[in-house]
This record gives sequence, C-alpha cells and structure tokens, in this order.
Amino acid sequence: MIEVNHLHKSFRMPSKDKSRWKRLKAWATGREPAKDAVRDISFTITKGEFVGYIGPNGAGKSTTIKMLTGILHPTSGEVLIDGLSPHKERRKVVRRLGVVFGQRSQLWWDLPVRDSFDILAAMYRTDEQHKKRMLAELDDLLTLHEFMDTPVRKLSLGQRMRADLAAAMLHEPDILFLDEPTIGLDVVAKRNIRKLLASVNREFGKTVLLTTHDMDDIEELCSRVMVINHGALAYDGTTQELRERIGLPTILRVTFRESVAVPDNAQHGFSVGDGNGGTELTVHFNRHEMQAMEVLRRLEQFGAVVDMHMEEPDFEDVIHKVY
Ligand SMILES: Nc1ncnc2c1ncn2[C@@H]1O[C@H](COP(=O)(O)OP(=O)(O)OP(=O)(O)O)[C@@H](O)[C@H]1O
Repeated sequence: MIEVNHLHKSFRMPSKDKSRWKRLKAWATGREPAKDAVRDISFTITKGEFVGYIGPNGAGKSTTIKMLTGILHPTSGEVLIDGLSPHKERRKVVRRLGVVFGQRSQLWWDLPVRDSFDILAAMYRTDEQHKKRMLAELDDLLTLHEFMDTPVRKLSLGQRMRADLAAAMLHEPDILFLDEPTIGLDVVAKRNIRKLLASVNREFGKTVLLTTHDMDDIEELCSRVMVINHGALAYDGTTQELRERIGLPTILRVTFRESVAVPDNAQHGFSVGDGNGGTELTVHFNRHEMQAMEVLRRLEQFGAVVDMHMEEPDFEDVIHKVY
C-alpha cells in the first residue's frame, strides 16, 4: 500500500541577482527564491490497483515518483510504502519497488541482457535457484530467451522495454513505478507492452503507478487516474469519469476540390470551424457520438473531398478541461 500525506517539495532556485555578492548572500542565508514542484498532495493506492499519474511537462510527476522511491526527500509531508518511509528506510523500501524509466534503461548497455540480470540479482542478494525460477517465470511472460545473449545496445526499443520490465521485477517487488514505458514505441510494440503490463497487474498481482503522456495507455490500462498540474492534484478518480469530463471534440481538417459553404447546423453531428467558404474546412465532432467516416460521408454532400487529416484534442487541453 502507498500512502502519501500532504506531500510538498520545493526547490531552492539560484538567485538571479546580477551581483555575485548578493547571490552568495542569498545562498548563504537560505533566502534564494523557492519553486514549489509538488504542493500538498495526498492519496492512497491499495494493493493491486493500476493507477495512471498524468500531467503536462513540468507538472511534478517525476518529483513525486522520486519522493516515493526515496531519491528525493520531501520538504514536508510524508510517504509510506507498506508503512515504511522511503527516505528513512530506503533499503527495505527499494526491495518492495520496481522502477522502469522508458527514457533510460537500468541495464548495462554493452553487456548481454543475461549479464545485467546476473548483476541485478547479485545486488539484491537473490540466490541462484530463486533467480532461475524468477527468470523462467519472466521468460514465460516477456519471451526473454529471444534476446538473452544480445547486448542491450542492440535490442529494439520494444525488446529493451521487455528486458527493463524483467529487470524491475527480478527481485519480486509488490509495487511497480513505470515512467513512460511506451515512449517511442510503434503501434504494435505499444500494444504488446500494454498487454504485458495488464498481465503484470492481473496475473502477478503487482500494484502499478504509471506515468505517461499517452492517453491510450491510461484508457486501456488504468482503472484510476490522478492528474497533477502545477504541482497540485487536479483530479483523482476513475478513467470513465475522466473521459466523460473531458468530452473535448476531435478535429477533422478536410480539403475539398472546390470551395464549399457548409451551414453550421446541429443536425450535422459536427460543428463547422475555420475555413468555411474556402477549400480547407475544419470541423469538430465527438468521437464517442459519431465515427470520422460518418462525418466525412456527411461532408461529401457539400463537395468532393480530396484529403483529410484528423487531430485528437491536445493533451494539455484535456488536462485543463479536467479542472
Ligand atoms: N532538481 C531540481 N531543481 C530545481 N527545480 C526542479 C528540479 N527538479 C524538478 N524541478 C522543477 O520542478 C517542476 C516539476 O518537475 P518534474 O520533473 O517533477 O515534472 P514532470 O511532471 O515529471 O515533467 P515531465 O513530464 O516533463 O517529465 C519543474 O518546474 C522543474 O523545472
């Protein structure tokens, strides 16, 4: 179980004063300006939950995760992992945690995957038999044998993510922190990783906290989502309720062979945006109510369509809408 109570983190920022003396004085007296990266966050995650932790760049996600793992000390407030404080009892806590960073691997770049696992097993003092049993279980789940003897630098991104996931689970932690595990993957690899993450949660019973900028990750995997913005928790609830709250329209940009004039009519099922009267028209529609093909079919009554381009609402707009 993860308990977070009134968590706060502020960073002291170097003074911008031009005078070196004043900058030194600000540093020595602790009067440098402070930046609040995480502001009074509280939540509880119970065993077996799969929770999304989302927010725009700079919102405070990594800072929170770093406090949960004991890398950073909170300025105030408290984190408890199974009743233990990560920064006071770091050794005990890290045994219960597995962490995957999509942007950087915790494996040794030039070594075969197998050697990285050996090093990690030694670091966690996992005995040989236990390691073999765990690797066999993880191989069943993640098909590791395909690349066990390949140096990490030669793995595809999807394979590297599978190897990193195995590395994070080798010491059998109950809790996984996944920081953008699908970043950079193509559609097929993303789908595979999502399937694996779902099994890790359902079959292995791991509690998962997932940070991502990919709304599909959230929609497919998480029963609960927390949104953080400017360091504060803006939403904590089910994905279903979040989806309903979002309700932002999808944008369709359509190019017609000739200029069109489309009357803005609620009966269309879409609303007309920029470009009416010209050849490039923007329309907005709700994907939950109507499919893009149906919108196109209706638009074709007004002229021949030669090209189209669909855009989902911007992630940050979605988050703003959540407030
Ligand atoms: N060591 C640090 N010193 C000063 N400021 C920091 C430090 N680490 C983070 N910050 C600031 O705290 C705020 C929150 O940063 P954080 O990395 O937690 O955001 P994030 O939500 O993880 O963003 P991203 O999605 O871009 O990874 C940002 O304004 C960042 O500049």
